[in-house]
Amino acid sequence: MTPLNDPRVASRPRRLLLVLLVVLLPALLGWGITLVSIYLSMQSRLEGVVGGAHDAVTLVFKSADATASEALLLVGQPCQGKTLRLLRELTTRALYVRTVNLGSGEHYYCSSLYGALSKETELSGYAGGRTKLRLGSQLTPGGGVLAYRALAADGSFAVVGISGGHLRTALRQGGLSDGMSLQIGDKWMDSEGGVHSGTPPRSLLLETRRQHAIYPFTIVAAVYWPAFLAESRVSYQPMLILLLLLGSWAGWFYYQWLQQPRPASEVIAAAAERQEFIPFLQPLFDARSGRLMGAEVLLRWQHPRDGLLSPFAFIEAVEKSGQMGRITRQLMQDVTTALAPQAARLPDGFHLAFNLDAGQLDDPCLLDDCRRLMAAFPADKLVLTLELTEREAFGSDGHFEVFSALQAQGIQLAIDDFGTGQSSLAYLHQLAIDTLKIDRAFVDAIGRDSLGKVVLDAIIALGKQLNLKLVAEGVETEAQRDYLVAAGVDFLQGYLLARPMPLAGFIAQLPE
Ligand SMILES: Nc1nc2c(ncn2[C@@H]2O[C@H](COP(=O)(O)O[C@H]3[C@@H](O)[C@H](n4cnc5c(=O)[nH]c(N)nc54)O[C@@H]3COP(=O)(O)O)[C@@H](O)[C@H]2O)c(=O)[nH]1
Repeated sequence: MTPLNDPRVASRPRRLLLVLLVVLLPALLGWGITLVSIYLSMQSRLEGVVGGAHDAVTLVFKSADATASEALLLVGQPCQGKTLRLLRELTTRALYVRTVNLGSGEHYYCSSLYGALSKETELSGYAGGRTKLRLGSQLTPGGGVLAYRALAADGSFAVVGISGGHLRTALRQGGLSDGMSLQIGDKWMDSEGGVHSGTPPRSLLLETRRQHAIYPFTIVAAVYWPAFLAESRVSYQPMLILLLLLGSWAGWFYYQWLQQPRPASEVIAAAAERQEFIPFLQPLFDARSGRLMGAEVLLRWQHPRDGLLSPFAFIEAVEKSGQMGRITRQLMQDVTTALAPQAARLPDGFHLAFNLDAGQLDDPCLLDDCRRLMAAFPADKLVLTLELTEREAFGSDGHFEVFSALQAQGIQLAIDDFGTGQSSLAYLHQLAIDTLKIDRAFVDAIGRDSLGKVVLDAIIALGKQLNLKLVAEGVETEAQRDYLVAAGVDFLQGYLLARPMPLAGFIAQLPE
């Protein structure tokens, strides 16, 4: 498993969390839509409910008002005989009215229920001087009572009592049982008929009020969260199962998709963006003197989870992704930044080699990238070499032009892994190649494989004939080194002499 085969989301808990979200998403959206639609429908329903309750309570007040006005005509007459009869007639005739009392000063003196009496009465607390809500009396335990008063100019009065049951029915007639209330003065009645001091609790969700233009009462219709959620639950339940099934189906597809590897080009672009591709340098030594003469820049992927990765694990995918140019540019910049300040510690004519794939020859920025790198070093300090593997298809007309332009800038060209491809030897001449890098397989043949050694000897002879510099790579033993030195190879590279190392390590071993 390489980073290129990683699922789109590498962490399993994260994958499961994402899938869970997808499973729940339709259900959550459905619930949200249900809440909004219930809110809107309740909002419009509330207007109607308030209007209905307002009209119904108005009827009660009208009846009380008419009865109290009629009763006021009887005030001052003795509470007996005809007066009492008329008073009782009023209570039976008038809709809603339960009792009518007559009084003057601070006392009732006549009651439709009890006849003549002398009972002190509370004169204050009448909203608009006319009406007030009272807690239930002995006759109406558990329910409130509405008192409606008509006043004569001399201070005498008639008070009509109306059972809270009528008000409760009026409040409930809109079909909204909770949240309806009737405010009169400093008291309010709930939809169960209970009377409370103060004002009904405010609702932050939905609330509508309607105050009567003439009578001193206000209808309040409010929707509170528990009722709202209960209603939404009832409407939503049938949909929930369907939406969960839909979500599970989508979640299954999403899980399959998350399991698939991300496209390699995407992974590589992200890694390049995070600057995870770094240069390693493998020193190159003069074969005869054994002195450090250069270095080959080799790509590594410093992966945050898998550590340092060799190009074999990803180079093919990088080349296919078309992002090799961008990555080589980054390598050139990193090497320049680290090495240019140390130029004085490098030998003159230091060979710095970068690998290129054939596709990069079409990159219009290549020449500028090389120029920029060379300009960062003092003149004659650096010999920049571009290594092209023989296996790559190059040699088109366009490539010849690129080679000429590069060489005009003093940039050298090397054929990498020479001997492993099947290209015509003619292009060595046509392309004015400077260096042949003998493939490791032939170096490995020294002392082991006589046929391989024959090819090695032939490559060395060819290089000398064509006046090319020869680099032997993969030198692992002293016997190989001695043979190559004796055969006249110019430069040696291999684990025997030095392994590829990070930039900092390479700089650390330079002479001061
Ligand atoms: N287009 C680009 N190709 C690149 C770049 N960087 C590297 N490469 C190519 O990837 C291949 C693998 O490279 P790597 O794993 O870095 O191997 C190099 C050396 O580590 C290895 N080597 C050197 N000495 C020895 C040795 O003594 N023994 C041994 N077994 N291996 C050794 O050889 C590789 C160098 O190869 P070469 O480039 O042919 O000189 C490889 O094909 C690289 O070319 C890049 O930036 N761009």
